[in-house]
Amino acid sequence: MSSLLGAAAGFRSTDLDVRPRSVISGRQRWDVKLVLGRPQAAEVLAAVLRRIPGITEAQASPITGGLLVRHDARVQGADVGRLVRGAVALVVSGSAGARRPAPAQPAAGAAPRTGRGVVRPALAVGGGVVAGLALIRGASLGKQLVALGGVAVATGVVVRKAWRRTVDAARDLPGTAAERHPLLEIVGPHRRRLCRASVLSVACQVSEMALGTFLGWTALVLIKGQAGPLVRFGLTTASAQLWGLTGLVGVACAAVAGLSYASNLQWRRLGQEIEHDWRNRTYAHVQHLELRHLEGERTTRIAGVLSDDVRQLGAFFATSANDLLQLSTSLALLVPLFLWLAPQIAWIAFLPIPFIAWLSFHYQDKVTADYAVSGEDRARLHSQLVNTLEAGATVKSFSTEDYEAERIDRLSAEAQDSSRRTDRSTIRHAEVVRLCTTSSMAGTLLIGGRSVLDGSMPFEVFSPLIGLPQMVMVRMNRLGGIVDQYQRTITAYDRVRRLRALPAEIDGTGGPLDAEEVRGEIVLDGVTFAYPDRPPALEDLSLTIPAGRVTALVGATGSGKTTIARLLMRFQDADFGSVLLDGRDVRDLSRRDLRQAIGFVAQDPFLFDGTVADNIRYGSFGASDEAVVEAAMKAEAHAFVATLPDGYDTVIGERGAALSGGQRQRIALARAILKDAPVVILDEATSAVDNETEAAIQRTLRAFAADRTMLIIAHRLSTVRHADRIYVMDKGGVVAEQGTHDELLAQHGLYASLWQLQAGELAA
Ligand SMILES: Nc1ncnc2c1ncn2[C@@H]1O[C@H](COP(=O)(O)OP(=O)(O)OP(=O)(O)O)[C@@H](O)[C@H]1O
Repeated sequence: MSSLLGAAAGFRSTDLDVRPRSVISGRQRWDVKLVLGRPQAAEVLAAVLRRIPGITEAQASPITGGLLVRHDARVQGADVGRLVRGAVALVVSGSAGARRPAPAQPAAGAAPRTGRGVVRPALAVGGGVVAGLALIRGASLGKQLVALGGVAVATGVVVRKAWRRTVDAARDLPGTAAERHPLLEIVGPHRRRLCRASVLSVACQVSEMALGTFLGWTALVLIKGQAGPLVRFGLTTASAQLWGLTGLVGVACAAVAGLSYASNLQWRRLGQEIEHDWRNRTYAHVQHLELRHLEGERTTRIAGVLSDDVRQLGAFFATSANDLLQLSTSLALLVPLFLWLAPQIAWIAFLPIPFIAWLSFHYQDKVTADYAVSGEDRARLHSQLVNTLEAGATVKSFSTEDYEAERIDRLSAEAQDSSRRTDRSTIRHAEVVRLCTTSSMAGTLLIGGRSVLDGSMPFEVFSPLIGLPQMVMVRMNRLGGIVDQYQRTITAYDRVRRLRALPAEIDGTGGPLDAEEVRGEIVLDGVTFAYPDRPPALEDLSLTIPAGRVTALVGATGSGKTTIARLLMRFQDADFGSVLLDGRDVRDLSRRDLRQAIGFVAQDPFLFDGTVADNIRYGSFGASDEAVVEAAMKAEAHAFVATLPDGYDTVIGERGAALSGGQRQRIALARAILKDAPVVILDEATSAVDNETEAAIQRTLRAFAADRTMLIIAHRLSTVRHADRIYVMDKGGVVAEQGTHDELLAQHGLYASLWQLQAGELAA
């Protein structure tokens, strides 16, 4: 570290700016100016933070200036800001190594990647071109060729430096292959289509330039009576030349149209394939994330990455990559053409290129943070919109429609403000590019015109060259848009990679678990567990849930009942102690096998937007219609389903919005019954149904539970009175009492007083 943290230099006071972006339990995001565009500072800051006990993860992005910090219970959420500010101050105060190394002085410990590595090849290429031409064209053109060589070298340096910077920044992203540019990472396995599309684009561009040349010759025939170059092809008269040119123009037009159609099709397909591929792979990863990460991210944020960001990856290749390639091709053709035909004006024609390239990459640096902020603002707005729409009834019941409208208005104004900032920079950049290209065109006309007038360049050479650079310069005008899209793509890529860097669930290595052979004995042995940044939900808890019996967990709210179910299903793992199923630690089992062996009805069951039958069949997709109906009968759902307009084919809307709470619970119960697992956990599964229906469910469940282990979590004691064993949980995740219903009543303790309270309420 000391090699990285050297003497202080090069930071501004604004680099100490640190602002919270989102704060949730155990995970915080911050905007840190210091790291923006400085991969090494990002690296050092993350390393400093990771050394702090209690900080479990720290990642800083030089692309967006974002810092992600995860921490455990040893660090209080309120302290993270202080720690981040301290770490930033530390990096700023002792940080030569945290700066990007200057090209000529690479920092200690950093690879010398920008200095000689960039200048050398650029100089070699530029110098080679100049020397070659000086030899061919003679020494009289020395000055112009040196100028052009300078333009080529400057362009090479700027482009290469920007390319390296993006690679360096991307290298900090977890899971990114070293030394590969993000664009190559994005293309992934679709290189063949990229090549195909590129070849077609290049061919199209060549045809377009040929078309431009033919049109220039046509003008020459009309002005001067003939075009010299055509005489060599045997077309000696003006009329023959016109006919010949008409044919050539026709062929070139057809080629441009056909090739443009084919190349656009290929680019669009490439874009779609990239989008499809990245969405599928990212979504599959999200599905396998540890639940704590899934719960730790805002759903709308993940949805945003999977829809908008992934679409951006494809969109860049569908349009902007094509534009970029066409621009490069026209330059690659025009530069030698100019050098050969009119080297005296080549340097002025191409003078704006390094400047535009520098301007574009400078602009890219400037707007990176603005893009990240505006993306974040839009995500917040989207999240609030979705939340408010979902909370329609709550909003109306509190008459807070105006309050919500104001909230959206405020967030929308913030999003508008940040978009306005990026728009201003984008438009300014595009206009400066236009100014440069127009000036260069004027310069080409003036200097070229003077050469024609003083006889140093023939008019027939100059004439076609007037139009060709214009074609390039028109494309150069699009460079602003391309850089804008490129920037959006890199920012989107950064977000996608960060999502994909979250760890997936890891399976135990203790071999498979056959659901058929599970007896269902569950033992918690000295289990302690705390959610991040919270006091322990369970503390040194030991209890046994015997196989083939009905066991109940009752007691104080927040006493850890649901947490026990979550540990058993490995949504979380115990911090200390172990959870055993048939004597095997659940951490050693395959999560899939374990969860296959457990039927679970959550406190707030989720129903999908589909039919009743689809929802009952969820997870047991091969079940017959008869089995679905039978499960619904056991869950006392059949009677109400039969009254729905389309019975089991009735669509129940998002989250089952078209059903009552009790009906939703019974569908979820039917789903768990259909799964027919050897262990069943019902977490407040019947809390929303009336007493009479619940009694009926209890009767059928008794038969269903005969050959399996059932764990019932409930507040309503009538739900559990027939259980073989009841554990009464108290605050802090400890067992206060245990026994059967009668034994617990006889103890005259917590359970007995709860029973009296509830029985009294029932009687009243
Ligand atoms: N995802 C979570 N993140 C942080 N803390 C949590 C989370 N889920 C639960 N907790 C906390 O853990 C403790 C135990 O919660 P748990 O849901 O297990 O209690 P419970 O006994 O099932 O409560 P209830 O009877 O109200 O359903 C509570 O203090 C709760 O606030």
